[in-house]
Amino acid sequence: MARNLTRQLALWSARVFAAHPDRTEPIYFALSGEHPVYQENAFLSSRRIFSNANVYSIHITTENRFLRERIHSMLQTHLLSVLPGNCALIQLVSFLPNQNRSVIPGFIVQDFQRKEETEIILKDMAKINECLLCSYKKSEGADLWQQSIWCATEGAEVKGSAHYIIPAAKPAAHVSVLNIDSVVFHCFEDAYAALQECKESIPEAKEILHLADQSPRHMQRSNFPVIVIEGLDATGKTTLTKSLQETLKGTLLRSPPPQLSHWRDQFDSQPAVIRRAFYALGNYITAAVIARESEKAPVIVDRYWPSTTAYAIATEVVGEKENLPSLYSKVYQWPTDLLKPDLVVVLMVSPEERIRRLQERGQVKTQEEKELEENNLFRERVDEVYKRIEGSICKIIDANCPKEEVLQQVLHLISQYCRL
Ligand SMILES: Nc1ncnc2c1ncn2[C@@H]1O[C@H](COP(=O)(O)OP(=O)(O)O)[C@@H](O)[C@H]1O
Ligand SMILES: Cc1cn([C@H]2C[C@H](O)[C@@H](COP(=O)(O)OP(=O)(O)O)O2)c(=O)[nH]c1=O
Repeated sequence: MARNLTRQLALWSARVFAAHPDRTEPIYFALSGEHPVYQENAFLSSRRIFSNANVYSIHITTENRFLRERIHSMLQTHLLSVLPGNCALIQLVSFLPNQNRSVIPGFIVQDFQRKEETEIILKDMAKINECLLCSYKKSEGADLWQQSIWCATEGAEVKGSAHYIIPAAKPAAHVSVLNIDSVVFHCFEDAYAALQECKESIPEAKEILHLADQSPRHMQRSNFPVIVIEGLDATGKTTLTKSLQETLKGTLLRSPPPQLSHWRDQFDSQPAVIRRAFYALGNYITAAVIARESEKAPVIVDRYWPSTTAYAIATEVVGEKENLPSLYSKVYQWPTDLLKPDLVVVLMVSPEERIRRLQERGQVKTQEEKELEENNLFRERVDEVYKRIEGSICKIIDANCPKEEVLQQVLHLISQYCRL
């Protein structure tokens, strides 16, 4: 049996499972080797999943983060097309409470017609993708269910794996937070390793790794100040950075740097771990240019590490900003091996003003309008991460005012925090 699978099975019964049958709160359940005491109310939610159907779950156990996301999205498309009618697919994640990187994604399959072919399809699919398949059986008499594990690589049921399903409490930290280390990189080596994991399937990754290899490392800013401008789209970064460049007679840079621009669409459509590693390495490549340019003139940078972190976290975490990693989490700390600017200015505008500016640019997408509510939450999460990064070098300003006023506010901050 593969080593990672043996390890995961050893801890399997300690896992908590979160099923998302619809857009409401997930249903949490856990496993017990002992016959539980049945209480109707406590078991109501698991009845929603397990009664009236043959139920299976499929778990993507590979430890390669890139493959895990790829298999997950591929399985979803494939299952929806090959499973017999009257089957329902429910998103499922399992995790070890409070253990980072313990999240295993997967699905629950409910077969309301109880067809034999469903099990055959699932067993084949689990075998091809080296996934773990579980089946759920009702125990005699009571409204209790048992989970048994089918190990595809072994082609057999794992002996002694049957466990009762018991209700579990909602975890203190949101599940998505347990996976945050996969998308927020704390050093160059972590981001580099993530791209290496996928270089055989995505040849462009080799080119990014090559560019990163060629960039000098551990660079420091030089004589002139380095000022980073941050904020959501349409908050006025381009407008402000141009004015600053003119006023300070500075050099304007952006992250990702121009030599990565033509790969951006390609990496934006990859699994999150790869997309975020691309942006993270982009920062290290930009850092080398910042160091060089700050020998000659002030440097203004349009987006940098705070964007990488804010967008990675806000995309990974779902729902309210309360679900974000806690205030004191390491994810909000500047990586010690990445050039730090003198000042980061985050532009914040009200949602109404931002929409007005987007409309002026002709950029409020129909899809965006349709998902306005989720977009509002996303915007709130991005701004909240910026606030949590805020500290000695990171300042938030109200950018709802006219362009000239925004510029004056920022020049004032520069005079306070930078040596010109
Ligand atoms: N302070 C401001 N007040 C009003 N409109 C602004 C202001 N700053 C920028 N804009 C306008 O808002 C739009 C988005 O600005 P832009 O600088 O392109 O934002 P970003 O680079 O953050 O996406 C542009 O049409 C710009 O002219
Ligand atoms: C720099 C950066 C941008 N992004 C996202 C933020 C934006 O939604 C998107 C486009 O950024 P950008 O090209 O800077 O657009 P704009 O000038 O309109 O702000 O890319 C990341 O997700 N991570 C990053 O590290």
